[in-house]
Amino acid sequence: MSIELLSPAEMAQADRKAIEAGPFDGMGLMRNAGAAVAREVLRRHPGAERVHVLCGPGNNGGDGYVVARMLAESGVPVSLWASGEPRPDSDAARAAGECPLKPMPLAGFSAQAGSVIVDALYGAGLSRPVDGDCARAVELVSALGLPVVAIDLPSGISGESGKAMGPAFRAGLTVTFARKKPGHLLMPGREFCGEVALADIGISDPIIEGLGVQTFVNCPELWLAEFPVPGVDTHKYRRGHVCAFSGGPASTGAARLSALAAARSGAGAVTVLSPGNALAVNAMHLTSIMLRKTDDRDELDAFLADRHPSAFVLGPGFGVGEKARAFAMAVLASQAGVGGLVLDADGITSFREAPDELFAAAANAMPAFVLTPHDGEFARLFPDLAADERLSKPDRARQAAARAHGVVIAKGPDTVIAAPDGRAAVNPNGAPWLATAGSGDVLAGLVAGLLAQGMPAFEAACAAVWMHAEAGVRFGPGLIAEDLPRALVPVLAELVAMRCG
Ligand SMILES: NC(=O)C1=CN([C@@H]2O[C@H](COP(=O)(O)OP(=O)(O)OC[C@H]3O[C@@H](n4cnc5c(N)ncnc54)[C@H](OP(=O)(O)O)[C@@H]3O)[C@@H](O)[C@H]2O)[C@@H](O)CC1
Ligand SMILES: [K+]
Repeated sequence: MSIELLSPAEMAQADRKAIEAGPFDGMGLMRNAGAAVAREVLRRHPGAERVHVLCGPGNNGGDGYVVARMLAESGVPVSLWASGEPRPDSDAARAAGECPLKPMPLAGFSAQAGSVIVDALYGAGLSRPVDGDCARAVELVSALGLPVVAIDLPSGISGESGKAMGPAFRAGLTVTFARKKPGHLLMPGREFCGEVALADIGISDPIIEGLGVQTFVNCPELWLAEFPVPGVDTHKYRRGHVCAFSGGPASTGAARLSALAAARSGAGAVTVLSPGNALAVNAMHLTSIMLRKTDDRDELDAFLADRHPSAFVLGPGFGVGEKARAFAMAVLASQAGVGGLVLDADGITSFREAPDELFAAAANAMPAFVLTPHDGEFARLFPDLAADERLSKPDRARQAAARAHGVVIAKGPDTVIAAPDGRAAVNPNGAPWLATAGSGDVLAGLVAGLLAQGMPAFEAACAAVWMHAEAGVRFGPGLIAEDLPRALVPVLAELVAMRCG
């Protein structure tokens, strides 16, 4: 698998293990890294009038010296600038020694239109905000609008969290090594990196596999093996029965969007559970989806005992308050074989005063529990984690999942899915078109649909997030939530083909 996301510490460990295992020593890895970057610069910018290579004092700078040497050997006009001397006897110092160009002090950096910048100031070792000469270089390059190729990471962007630590280069291309880092996918890092190219520098797959990495790119490889494909002998209830709780007469649409998405995901049967006073409104808009009056706990319990549903969506358009809390607790307490509860929107907000009550119920529950908060909802349930600026988004979601005893889908342009066991996945294919009313209701329904078909909760959440984003990206401008269930069809068809192929 090449879907692991390595933290800077894990990457340093991979470097060490690769050096121990051979055949490359640190210098060999650095030469491979520099060669990969030089190749990309030549390929992408064949007409560059001059390449300015900006080197920092660490190994990122070391890669830069290799790039400068190789480009100069290829006949490219190169200017070399350094922010400081590499540590004596380091690989970076050796790379500088092999480079025939004499670096100029970064304090005097200037460049002209037609030039390309190679950013080798800081990579995995960024330890504080970029300032001084480096910050001035970032400003100048940005003012001139010069194309930037970043080595490993754009200087100023944290590889761990994707946060911009002060000024940062905006790269058109970032060349990274062995595996991507979380900062390549997390915002705003994803935007600062531009396209990310992955280069093999001689760190083998078994070395990465031995690291015990817990953070992944959310892509089909992560969950396809668990993706439900019905057998030929199935019947509708074996494909799972999803229920979506509807709000009152003026807010029924959200539950129907969830219901429709659950149906599209492959659930065999879907029921909207509606207050009596909203039955008529719901009935007017439902065809294949069933409808049942559910006004109170007794009616819900009767339904549970009577129909043995497999998964629930609670929250979209439901209203905040005691009824949401009671219904969520009833589903979590159910011993009737319910496979999962997806708590979204108003369902989440209803527990703002008493999140621990909810988490305690989830800890003892048979149904899998999935929470789908956007940032505001996340802060209502986990105010301390939301306020902790030191946490990356995956670490925040991981801690929330452990506390909630459920899978957390922390939504946003860089949605993160985390499980109580510490696994986290960062979604790479989010698109601005998905930021539209009702989009979250569709996502909640999709998760429930996959849970109902027996997919484990973390994998179901990851698959739903990816499919939702993929459908949105393919549809593109003009997308409204009503389009999403239909837009899922070609995505589903491809997944089923991949799964069966
Ligand atoms: N064999 C290997 O390991 C391989 C590694 N590879 C490459 O190495 C890179 C990682 O190298 P690295 O660990 O030396 O870190 P790097 O990013 O160069 O920075 C560290 C230096 O910068 C300094 N510094 C940090 N922030 C600063 C700031 N804001 N302002 C000023 N100074 C700042 C920091 O100072 P300190 O924090 O120690 O005070 C230290 O001196 C990695 O990204 C990849 O490109 C590849 O060649 C493959 C083989
Ligand atoms: K860099």
